[in-house]
Amino acid sequence: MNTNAILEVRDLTTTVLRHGTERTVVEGVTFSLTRGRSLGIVGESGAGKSMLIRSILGVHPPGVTLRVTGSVTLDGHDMLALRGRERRRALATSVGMIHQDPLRSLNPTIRVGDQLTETLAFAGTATRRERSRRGIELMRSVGFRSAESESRRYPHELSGGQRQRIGIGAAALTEPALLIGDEPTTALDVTVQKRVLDLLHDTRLRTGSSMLLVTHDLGVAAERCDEIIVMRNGRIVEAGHTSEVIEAPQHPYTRSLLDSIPRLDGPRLRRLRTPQEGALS
Ligand SMILES: Nc1ncnc2c1ncn2[C@@H]1O[C@H](COP(=O)(O)OP(=O)(O)OP(=O)(O)O)[C@@H](O)[C@H]1O
Repeated sequence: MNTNAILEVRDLTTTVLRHGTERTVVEGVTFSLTRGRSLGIVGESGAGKSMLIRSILGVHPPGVTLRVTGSVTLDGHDMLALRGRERRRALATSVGMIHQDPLRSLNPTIRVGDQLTETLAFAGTATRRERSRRGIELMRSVGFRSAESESRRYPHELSGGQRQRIGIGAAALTEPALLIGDEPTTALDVTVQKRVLDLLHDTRLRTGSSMLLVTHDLGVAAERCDEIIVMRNGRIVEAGHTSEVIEAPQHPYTRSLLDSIPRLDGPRLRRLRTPQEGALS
């Protein structure tokens, strides 16, 4: 047992129950994430990454019942035992979630600055005036130079990259112990992707949060995470420190993912840089 774990998942198995049928989508998944560290969950579409995150958080897809067994300890909470309000409270204090497209989690009819301050109101951490000041300050901290005027825009008036900046700012607002990025840059151009990942890294340094980064892109996980697990068909096929997984992949599936990382400089580099080597700077 990892006594300094922010997240400990043991033998997690998730079965989708639907129209009288059962289908196992996550099987026997075990891993732990040490406080302050980052873990990439990598795998192709359908590997079970989203179902794993849903199972950890206890957030089931609409119209679908999930049977989740095993154990999940998140920031000291026994997540599979928590229900309703208790679970929502645990999530609100311990987890900041960044979705692929924050438009889905932003209210289209509310100005972005107000949405950020709403989150603060929900967390009950500040007066209205203080919230407004912090909202603008926060927009500045995630790269909005004209934060005062930009805070009055609606979500659809922002670019994908700007919206993701708001998404990161909102997720980090209460300085949660764990930030979870579910394909946070998949919808973005490569240059914007880099800036958003840099911001995520800086935010993590500022808040001291640990990070789970879900991505189909092994290259992104290799550059941004301390550790990696590779999933296929609901199971973990490879897990380890980033340098081990990249330099000496044990599973043929990991090798095929490595080989498919596009390179501008011809043949695949012998190895990718790891965070410890300054790839994040
Ligand atoms: N709402 C749902 N109802 C029933 N089965 C689902 C549902 N969502 C996903 N599944 C199934 O669960 C399995 C794992 O899917 P999951 O969405 O977790 O994969 P993923 O790795 O997150 O893929 P992607 O990157 O495409 O999101 C797949 O076989 C998928 O068909």
